Amino acid sequence: MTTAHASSGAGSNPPPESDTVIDVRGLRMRYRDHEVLRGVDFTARRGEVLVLLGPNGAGKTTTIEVLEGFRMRSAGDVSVLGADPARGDERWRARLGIVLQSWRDHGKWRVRELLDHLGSYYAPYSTALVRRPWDVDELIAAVGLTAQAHKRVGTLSGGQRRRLDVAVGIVGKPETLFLDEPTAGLDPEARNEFHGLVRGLADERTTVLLTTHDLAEAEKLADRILILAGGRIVADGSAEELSRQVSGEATVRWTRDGRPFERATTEPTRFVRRLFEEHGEAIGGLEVRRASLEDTYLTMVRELETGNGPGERAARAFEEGPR
Ligand SMILES: Nc1ncnc2c1ncn2[C@@H]1O[C@H](COP(=O)(O)OP(=O)(O)OP(=O)(O)O)[C@@H](O)[C@H]1O
Repeated sequence: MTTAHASSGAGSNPPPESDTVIDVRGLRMRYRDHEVLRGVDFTARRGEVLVLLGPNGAGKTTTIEVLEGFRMRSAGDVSVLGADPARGDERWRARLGIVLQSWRDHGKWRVRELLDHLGSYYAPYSTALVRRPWDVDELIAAVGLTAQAHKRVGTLSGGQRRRLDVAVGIVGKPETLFLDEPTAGLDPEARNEFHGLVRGLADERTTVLLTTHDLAEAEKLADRILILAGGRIVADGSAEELSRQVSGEATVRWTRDGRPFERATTEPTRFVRRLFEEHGEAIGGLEVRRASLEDTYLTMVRELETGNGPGERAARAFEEGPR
């Protein structure tokens, strides 16, 4: 195994000028003869929200576990908050927040007691900039568990349990937060509140890396979307950038004199300008639509699986292009 930033030492702070919080290069992971990750590359900056998408079994959890220091990689250079996760010490770990895919423990504890107890571990890692842990009642309110604060963990519903998982993940005011399918089982209101919570954390410069299978959620939350397929990151960008990679065309729809029209164009802005120059006020119901993230994702993954088509070409172009 090679290591990045070997001289920086586990638990050390990244250099002050460095805005890169996660740096992954050539990450490989093999389980016996099954090579799951075949050279994963990406970076994340402070305060960015990255959403990792990919089919079941693509290696998202594996990637996150390597970054958390829970799993030893087979090869590659990985740095999180300036340290190699394989050697991260307690001080380094205190700066991370982790929400695992499933976590079933502490059933007899009451919600507030548990968070208060777990939070106490972080107090020695308080700094002038980051006061740790999070105030327990504020935290409970932020995840929407005030009414359940004195209930036993074992009696919570699935969604309430997931909210608690998130609270456990952030009680130490992490600088980097890893969430593996955090919204699985949450109702739409809880999901929406969770999105607000993540954006709030990012506004306070927390870097967030999360996995989900909910593409609408990815589009809403992500500063950048990463698609992991075939053991590599095959796309990295905003939902709009990804959509452009798969199809350069947008669909423009409008009505004129009550009649509907539709046109596919690579230059929607110029086309719409011309439309108004020619027909002015007669144009109604204007709509410009690029491929949705769902269209883009399905096209990319399908074409990668079959090994042809523009999605495959886009992925290759991405791999070959400048980072
Ligand atoms: N401890 C392990 N030993 C052997 N194989 C494993 C182990 N953990 C994961 N795998 C295999 O590695 C592959 C990637 O698994 P991983 O859980 O990382 O995928 P994922 O993208 O998170 O999937 P999902 O979307 O279903 O959660 C799968 O084929 C899985 O069976």
